[in-house]
Amino acid sequence: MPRVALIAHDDEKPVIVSLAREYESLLSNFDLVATGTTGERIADEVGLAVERKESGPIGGDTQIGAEVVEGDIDGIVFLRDPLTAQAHEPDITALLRLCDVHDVPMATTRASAEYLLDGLAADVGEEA
Ligand SMILES: O=C(CO)COP(=O)(O)O
Repeated sequence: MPRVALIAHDDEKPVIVSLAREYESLLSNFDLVATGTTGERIADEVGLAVERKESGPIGGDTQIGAEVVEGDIDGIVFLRDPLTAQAHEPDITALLRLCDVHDVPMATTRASAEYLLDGLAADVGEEA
């Protein structure tokens, strides 16, 4: 079962909730992990089971980065707010970098997230 991380900055949380709702049946077959508040929103508003790390600003991105290093993450949807500076920008940059280093697919827009999730689901289908 693919392990997928879901992360969104505050302005993008409605987008990731709407994406999770649209992709609910597909995502219910994935092992989901999320930063704290994103995971809470998805669990509460969509009803999906999500493992929750700390909130991004206090280390959640870094916890997910550690899983990338361990080879545990198959894909990440990370909807960043492109218009607001984040206090934990170094953590965000580190997560992007680790995905580059370990060739983990990361989608940073809703449109690319749809391709990523469809692609992971197709991989599962081929393995079956
Ligand atoms: O800040 C984040 C990612 O950089 C997201 O954290 P939350 O999901 O806890 O809001």
